[in-house]
Amino acid sequence: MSLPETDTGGKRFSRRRLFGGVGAGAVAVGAGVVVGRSTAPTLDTAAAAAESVVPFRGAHQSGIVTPAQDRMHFATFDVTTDSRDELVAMLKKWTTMAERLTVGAESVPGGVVGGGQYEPPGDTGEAYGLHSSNLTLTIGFGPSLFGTADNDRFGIVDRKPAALEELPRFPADDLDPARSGGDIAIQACADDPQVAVHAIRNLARIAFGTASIRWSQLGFGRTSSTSTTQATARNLFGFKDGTNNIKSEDQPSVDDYVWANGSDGSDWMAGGSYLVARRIRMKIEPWDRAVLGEQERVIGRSKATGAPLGSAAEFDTVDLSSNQIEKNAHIRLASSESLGGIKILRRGYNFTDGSDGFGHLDAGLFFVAFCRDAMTQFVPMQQALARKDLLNEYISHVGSALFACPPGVPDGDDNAYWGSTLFA
Ligand SMILES: C=CC1=C(C)c2cc3[nH]c(cc4nc(cc5[nH]c(cc1n2)c(C)c5CCC(=O)O)C(CCC(=O)O)=C4C)c(C)c3C=C
Ligand SMILES: [Fe+2]
Repeated sequence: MSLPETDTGGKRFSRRRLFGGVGAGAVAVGAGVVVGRSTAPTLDTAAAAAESVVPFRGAHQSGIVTPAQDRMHFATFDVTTDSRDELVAMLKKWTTMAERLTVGAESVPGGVVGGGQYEPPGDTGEAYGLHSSNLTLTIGFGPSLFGTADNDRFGIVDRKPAALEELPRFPADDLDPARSGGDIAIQACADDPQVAVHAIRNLARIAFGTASIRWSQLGFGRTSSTSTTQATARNLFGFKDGTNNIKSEDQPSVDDYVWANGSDGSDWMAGGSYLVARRIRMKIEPWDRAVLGEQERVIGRSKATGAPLGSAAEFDTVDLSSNQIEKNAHIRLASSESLGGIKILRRGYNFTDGSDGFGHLDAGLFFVAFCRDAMTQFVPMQQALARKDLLNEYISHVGSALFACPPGVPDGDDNAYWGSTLFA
């Protein structure tokens, strides 16, 4: 693998290796400075450090079937240049930086203090000495990046996949344009929020003059498990969420429902996936006043165990012939059985962004799903839910976006970069 190199004698250093001799509970930052952090893992052993790196390169981008980390910082960008060369140059710089960040290196060699007293530091510094914390960085291209026949600013209008149409407006959508869309998205997931925020901040910083942040969202407490090795976490309604999700170990389902392939119509997307993001506000206060029976009736599962109503255990097969699961219960309407076999990979996070000025929490689910084709998977699923889901009384979709996430940057190919299959 082409690891990023520092400017220290051509040796390969990660941020962790640089500080590998520091004992548990403390991290050396620069000459003579030692700080402790309670929220991040400590630099105790090289083995622990190695375990916290998710490979950046591969056939597919990481951050999709990667076991969902605990935190997310998601940002979308508007491209502010009309120059294809400038856009490609930025994607190349982003790729190099992203690969460095995922191994825990500074965003540029010597970035924090190595530039000396008379330069703004090349790395903002807040992750200096922290683990990479399973950081994954996943890029996606929105429909607007591809332009139109009248304004084909990057010469890619003919390469826009049919699966990348703007999402339709669904019943009861209450979308805020300032929290929707974007030419490019970057999803940063990590087990330390500071690592995820640092990554987005530094990527945004080097995009100056080429792209600027349109909107961003912080997420905590994954609301989906994407691996059988993970326990099911709970969403802000207190229910286990992700029980019946596609799991990365289920290779046939991942191939059928997550990865696009060449025969789907866009060669450059083979090995990629489509990311749907929906900021879903949860009406916490009315929900908290609803009795337990109503809450379970809405979802169709037991709040305590996550078992389908009428069954004993969380992973029991959902029996939709049982009249214990209401006609319009969430899990009935969203099930592949009710939708002619459709499935999606869910990878969302909880959010709370303070309160709304009317005494209500601005909280909810930042819903993220990956699909092989959002038009034939997410869209019919959301259409069914938007029309009839009992959950609709308690939620409101306030942000929306769709992105085509290209395949991964292949191992050993120094010319490849984020999106190189699109701009080839
Ligand atoms: C369009 C897709 C979906 C949206 C939007 C969505 C929003 C949403 N979901 C919950 C809580 C739960 N969802 C659960 C299951 C579930 N949800 C979807 C899809 C969407 N959810 C699917 C495909 C499934 C699986 C259905 C099945 O086959 O059984 C569950 C149950 C546990 C689980 O299986 O994950 C909960 C709980 C909320 C709160 C929400 C919006 C805020
Ligand atoms: Fe759901």
